[in-house]
Amino acid sequence: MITVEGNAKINLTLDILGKRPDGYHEVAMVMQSINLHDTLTLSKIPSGIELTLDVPGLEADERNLAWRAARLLLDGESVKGGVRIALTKRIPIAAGLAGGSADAAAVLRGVNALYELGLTEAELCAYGAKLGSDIPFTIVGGTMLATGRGEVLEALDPVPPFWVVLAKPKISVSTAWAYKHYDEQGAEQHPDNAAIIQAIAKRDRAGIASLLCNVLERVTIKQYPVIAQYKEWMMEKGALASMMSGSGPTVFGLFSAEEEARRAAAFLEEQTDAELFVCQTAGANCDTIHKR
Ligand SMILES: C[C@@](CO)(OP(=O)(O)O)[C@H](O)COP(=O)(O)OP(=O)(O)OC[C@H]1O[C@@H](n2ccc(N)nc2=O)[C@H](O)[C@@H]1O
Ligand SMILES: Nc1ncnc2c1ncn2[C@@H]1O[C@H](COP(=O)(O)OP(=O)(O)O)[C@@H](O)[C@H]1O
Repeated sequence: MITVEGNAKINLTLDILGKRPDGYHEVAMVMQSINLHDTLTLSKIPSGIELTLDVPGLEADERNLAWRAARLLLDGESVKGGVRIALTKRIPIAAGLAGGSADAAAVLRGVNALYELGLTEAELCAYGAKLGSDIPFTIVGGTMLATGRGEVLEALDPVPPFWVVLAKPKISVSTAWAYKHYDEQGAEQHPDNAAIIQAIAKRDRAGIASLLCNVLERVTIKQYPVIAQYKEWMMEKGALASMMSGSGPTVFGLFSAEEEARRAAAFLEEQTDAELFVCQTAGANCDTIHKR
């Protein structure tokens, strides 16, 4: 039996450079893992895929990214055997935190270990990219510049550690919807990725905080103005910076101290009906598989 944790992510930046012939958007984003995670327990079965889940509202069949990742890898590597997956979900769904991608990534890493397939991280990423643009990042984790449609990764220096407060309003945003509306609305301001990469290398927390920028934020805020209010509250309560993650609607705040982060989360919990999490930035995934 193998237990794998799939970490969520936040986007420190998200830029859209244009639309591609395949319908996807060319992006340039600084992605950061956080230690809010789903937990997946994998064990061998003679054949097929058995998935169990501990939350309502998510299918436990071939529509689930965890299931699809298992099928893809078992078939792709001609594995004689199947897998039972027990998924404990903590990452909110359709929240801009790549929860589904994190589950798929954990299954790819877990099946590779369970069946001793010996695939490299790059080979797992190639499988992951077939299922979703964010999956390669969730396989590798840490701090990365993601380009292409999000699947081309360049490792950056790890960020200096931050406490992260996540506020997920009771709204779900579809990624495809956000990109489509971006095409109609465009951006007022683009991130300066070169500058934030330099600030990360210098471990300059204030610099990093001042350079957060996500071109999808305006699109989602237009539809759900409450996101702007959440950002204001994060800042009032001492965040170094606050922004929407990915296509939203989750708002994150970066804090230097745990106490401040917990105070801000408690305030937002009182003021709103959002789901609140206090977590931390996380490093690369390499050693998060536990064998029993
Ligand atoms: C916006 C981001 C930022 O990290 O994250 P989320 O908000 O989903 O977490 C990602 O680009 C999301 O990646 P992911 O969720 O894996 O997207 P995919 O499954 O590959 O694509 C879903 C849909 O989003 C659109 N899409 C996605 C990625 C991209 N570079 N261009 C696109 O236009 C396409 O309409 C596609 O059909
Ligand atoms: N294991 C999974 N966890 C979450 N969502 C999943 C999963 N499998 C499939 N999905 C589908 O993927 C969509 C995007 O989910 P998610 O990855 O949580 O959001 P986001 O792309 O905003 O980060 C959901 O609407 C859901 O229907």
